Amino acid sequence: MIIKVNNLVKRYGDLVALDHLSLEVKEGEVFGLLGPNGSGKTTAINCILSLLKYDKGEIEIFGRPMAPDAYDIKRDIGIIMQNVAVFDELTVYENIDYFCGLYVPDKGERKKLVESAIDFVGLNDFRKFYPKKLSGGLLRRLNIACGIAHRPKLIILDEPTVAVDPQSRNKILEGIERLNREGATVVYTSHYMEEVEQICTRIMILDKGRMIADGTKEELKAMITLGEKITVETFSFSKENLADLKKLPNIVSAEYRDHLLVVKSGKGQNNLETVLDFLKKNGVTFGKIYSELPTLNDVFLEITGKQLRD
Ligand SMILES: Nc1ncnc2c1ncn2[C@@H]1O[C@H](COP(=O)(O)OP(=O)(O)OP(=O)(O)O)[C@@H](O)[C@H]1O
Repeated sequence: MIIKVNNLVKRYGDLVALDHLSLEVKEGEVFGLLGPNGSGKTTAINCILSLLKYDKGEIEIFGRPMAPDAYDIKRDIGIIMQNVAVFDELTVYENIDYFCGLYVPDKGERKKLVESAIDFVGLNDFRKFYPKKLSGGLLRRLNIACGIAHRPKLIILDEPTVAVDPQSRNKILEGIERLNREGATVVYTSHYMEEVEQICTRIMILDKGRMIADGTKEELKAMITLGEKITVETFSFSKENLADLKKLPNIVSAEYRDHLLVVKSGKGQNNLETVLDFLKKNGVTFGKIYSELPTLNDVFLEITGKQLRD
């Protein structure tokens, strides 16, 4: 096991930021911690890394107890936190070299690692730039290069794509997948469900410091009753139509607003057919019609009654 957290409790005064949180991250996983702002993701990461004291619980990394002075464990971890932490007076190259040098004293070996990290995040054209001259996205990439240059076994990234342009965002996500393919275990926190779905092999959903679900994206979606959301653009749908539609088999809910009929169906094969048949039989004319599978937001909504994003 790469990370094992057992019954972690963290309070800030009266606020319980982590409420008996337990989690395990296995070797080779890209483990996603997904939750809305304030759900406790950063607090969990800071406790796991012993950067923050906690009230209760046990944390092991690489099978050993984690502690603030566990330098042998920390050497094998790459940390990329939300706030970019680089030196303004050092260039891109010098920054990466500095952080890599904390773990790799040999200059020759370090040169290769720094070059490879620069290449990895695509900062070749910017190696002599000072951080102040970099855009937000490039700065994030520099932050990542500083965290991964020493080739850690475990890489922890806390919301690395917040306020990042789409090009840098894709580069970052592709990079994480590549690091994982090359052998690193990854922990990734985000409140963007699309990112977590794209790169994570297992996802834990947090709300108010508590785990509300844990599994692969397929397992999480299988936990809820919603199987399919069908949207129909129509200008003529009466209250009677809506009441009749709701009586059909496997319909979880139906709403008609602003010329859009939204039908939520349970799991099953023939939901779209059922809705189409109904529209035809009742002489309802319609424009676009499309069906969507549940998202992780639907999982969050069904379990907590709230949207993942405010
Ligand atoms: N130093 C602190 N003192 C008091 N309360 C705090 C402190 N840090 C965080 N909190 C509170 O603890 C809860 C969890 O915050 P945390 O930053 O861990 O959440 P998060 O999921 O990482 O959110 P975000 O995505 O906004 O960073 C929130 O209610 C937050 O307001």
